[in-house]
Amino acid sequence: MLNINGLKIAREDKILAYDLQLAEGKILAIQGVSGVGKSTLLSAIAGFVELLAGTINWRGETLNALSVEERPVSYLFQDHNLFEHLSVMENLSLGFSGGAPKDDLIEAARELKVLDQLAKRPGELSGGQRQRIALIRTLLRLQPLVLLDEPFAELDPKTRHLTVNWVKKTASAKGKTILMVTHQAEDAEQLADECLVLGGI
Ligand SMILES: Nc1ncnc2c1ncn2[C@@H]1O[C@H](COP(=O)(O)OP(=O)(O)OP(=O)(O)O)[C@@H](O)[C@H]1O
Repeated sequence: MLNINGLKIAREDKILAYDLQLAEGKILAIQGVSGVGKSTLLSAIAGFVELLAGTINWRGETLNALSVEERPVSYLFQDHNLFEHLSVMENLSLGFSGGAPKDDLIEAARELKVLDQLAKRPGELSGGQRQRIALIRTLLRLQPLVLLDEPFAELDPKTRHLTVNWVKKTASAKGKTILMVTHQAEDAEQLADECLVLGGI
């Protein structure tokens, strides 16, 4: 269970407040107008944001005092966080303690139609290809709690459908708990078990 209780964060002239519970293995879609604080919530769970109040609990233990590296979190940022000086395959292999699961990474790249891109640099890829590479790395890391910020924003409808189905299948096979920011009601409907609309509907 992820349990966020009385969380308060100061942003510019306002205070953002969050309360939510999400059972393990579930997928939550987070929606709401631009600037309402969707990305801030993910950043706070990942440990990048100073909290005014509240607790973030995972499996009954508070994450508040843990550093970013210590948290059980794999985070896909809006800008894909790929390193330009590394090949796509090297980027995929980052962040796996105990060695990257090369076969799984390659199988995922094949399923998401980016197998031909692995020897290139991220800068040589299209936005949608970069997005799929970052998504593969984020989902296949060992951390159980996965945070996705607009993971399908740059994909055409057909690729989006393929990728949404891959996330659904992979999350279920690996028992991931996912919080996903999306502006697309369709993604929420296809993928999410629950939906949280920040700032009201
Ligand atoms: N690093 C930061 N420092 C201070 N204020 C910030 C920071 N990042 C975002 N903000 C502000 O916090 C508020 C929430 O921003 P956030 O990015 O969480 O919104 P969002 O709902 O994800 O928006 P979008 O849909 O446009 O991505 C906004 O008013 C924004 O200007």
